[in-house]
Amino acid sequence: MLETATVEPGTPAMLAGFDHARLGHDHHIVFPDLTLRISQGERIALLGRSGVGKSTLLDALRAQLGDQGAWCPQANALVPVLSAYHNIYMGRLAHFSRWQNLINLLRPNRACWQEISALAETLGLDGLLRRQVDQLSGGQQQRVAIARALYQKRPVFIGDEPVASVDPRQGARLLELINERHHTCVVALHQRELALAHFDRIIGLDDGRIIIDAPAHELTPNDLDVLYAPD
Ligand SMILES: Nc1ncnc2c1ncn2[C@@H]1O[C@H](COP(=O)(O)OP(=O)(O)OP(=O)(O)O)[C@@H](O)[C@H]1O
Repeated sequence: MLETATVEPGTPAMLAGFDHARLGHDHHIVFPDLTLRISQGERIALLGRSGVGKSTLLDALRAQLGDQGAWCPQANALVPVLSAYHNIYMGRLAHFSRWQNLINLLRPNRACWQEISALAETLGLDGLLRRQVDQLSGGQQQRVAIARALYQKRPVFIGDEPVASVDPRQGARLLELINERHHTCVVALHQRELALAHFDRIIGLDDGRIIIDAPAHELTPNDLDVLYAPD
């Protein structure tokens, strides 16, 4: 359900939103009454305990955004028996013909290889493109998943814990890279310091509700403790 509020002149265009929406899975309602508006140019970090509904909300956003959204799922969504190159290439499968995709599977297209090599280099994956993904470390697999989303070249980056398996310094570098290439991002994270440092707006979820929705510069890590308090 999309909110149809009047947009004030000078207000960034709304990209996606929910107006008293019910979100969940089959018989399991995760958000019984969710109202949220996301505008162009926002960089949003979604925080909250495991199982609180971050992926559920990202899925609903993806459905609204369609081919505007570059999707970076958790690293285990890669195809393990294919090479890093082919997993990244899959980000743009729909852009090429079936015939081109088939040929590329056997013999990588030179232009695609060059573009993906350059992208892989910025992500510290040089030399690993031919390696099967299940022979990469967890952090390397995560960078392949990010590369695949960046290769989609879509306006909005939607990431489900894209830096969960890397150290904080590398996480910061990867988030910078994502921000450089995407004006608008919505990313689920567990690292609150990274959220405060790299995003403009923090949305904190708990118990089927948004309990924090504030500019990052107004919050401290302690303000986010409430999201992780034991039951
Ligand atoms: N396919 C599904 N069918 C039914 N319930 C589901 C399904 N996927 C998730 N859930 C439930 O919905 C709730 C929210 O799950 P979700 O995956 O959105 O949480 P999350 O915050 O992304 O968790 P995590 O940080 O562990 O990835 C959980 O209670 C989960 O068990």
